[in-house]
Amino acid sequence: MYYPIMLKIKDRSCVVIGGGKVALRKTSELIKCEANITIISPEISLELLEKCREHNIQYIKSNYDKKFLNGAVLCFACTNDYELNIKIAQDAKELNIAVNVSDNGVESSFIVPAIRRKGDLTLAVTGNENPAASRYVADLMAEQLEDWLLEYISMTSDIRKSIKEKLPLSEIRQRIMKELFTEEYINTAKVSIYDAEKKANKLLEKIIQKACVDNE
Ligand SMILES: C[C@@]1(CC(=O)O)c2cc3[nH]c(cc4nc(cc5[nH]c(cc(n2)[C@H]1CCC(=O)O)[C@@](C)(CC(=O)O)[C@@H]5CCC(=O)O)C(CC(=O)O)=C4CCC(=O)O)c(CCC(=O)O)c3CC(=O)O
Ligand SMILES: NC(=O)C1=CN([C@@H]2O[C@H](COP(=O)(O)OP(=O)(O)OC[C@H]3O[C@@H](n4cnc5c(N)ncnc54)[C@H](O)[C@@H]3O)[C@@H](O)[C@H]2O)C=CC1
Repeated sequence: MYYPIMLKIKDRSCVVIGGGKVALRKTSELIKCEANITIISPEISLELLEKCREHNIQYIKSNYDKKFLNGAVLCFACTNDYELNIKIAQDAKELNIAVNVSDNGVESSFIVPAIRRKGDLTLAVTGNENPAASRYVADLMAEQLEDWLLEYISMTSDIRKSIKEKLPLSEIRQRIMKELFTEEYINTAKVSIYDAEKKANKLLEKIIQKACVDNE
């Protein structure tokens, strides 16, 4: 069983070994997360080279060597050499670096799920080492996320931020946030975000007023 987490890797050193199709896919997600990326490969695809130029990625035209892993937090073994990928995994583990091996789930310390980003949401799906299933389900779920729901989520995130500053009592904040995700609010948002926002503001006023009265 895998333990799913969302990593913050902005400005952290991530090393991708290999310069082919799989390296391109892994690198593309790392770029979105603003990681500090280094690619090690004797050859590199044009598309990946283009990304290196666009995104200030360090490309080292070389065969793999353990020294390239120094200081990395994540490492991706994406070469087309099965034995080498296992060696990279062993080196990384010795250095306490989390490693993903693109042709070997067993040697990996983490696997990469199918990722879809929509609005404030990030979906990550794994089919237990069945990537075609992961891709299918991730697409299916992403399609369900309609614009009105994404807008509503963004609005409620703003509300959550503002009440975190204004309301010291966590139980009251919890009550508000739970209420905003009941059928009643969701159904209103589906018809009109404007009405949902008005309704949410009324709820906030009511609860904040009551909290003030109770405090007196
Ligand atoms: C274990 C894992 C390790 C890892 O983390 O890389 C792994 C391993 C392997 N993949 C293989 C093949 C393919 N992988 C894809 C695609 C994706 N693979 C991804 C993840 C993972 N792949 C991890 C498991 C995660 C999970 O199951 O949830 C995705 C989700 C994420 C990403 O890679 O970015 C991305 C979809 C991206 C998206 O749509 O979002 C396709 C389809 C395609 O390329 O079009 C094929 C060809 C079809 C097929 O074989 O199914 C092979 C055999 C290689 C060979 O035969 O040579 C192995 C090795 C093995 O199985 O032992
Ligand atoms: N996890 C996944 O999503 C998938 C994994 N795979 C597996 O991933 C691996 C890579 O696949 P592709 O990117 O399609 O292969 P590819 O052939 O496009 O790229 C392989 C890259 O590895 C580089 N390489 C070879 N020897 C090297 C060395 N000594 N040091 C550094 N780099 C070296 C090559 O120069 C090339 O850039 C394969 O083993 C394949 O079976 C394939 C499809 C999907």
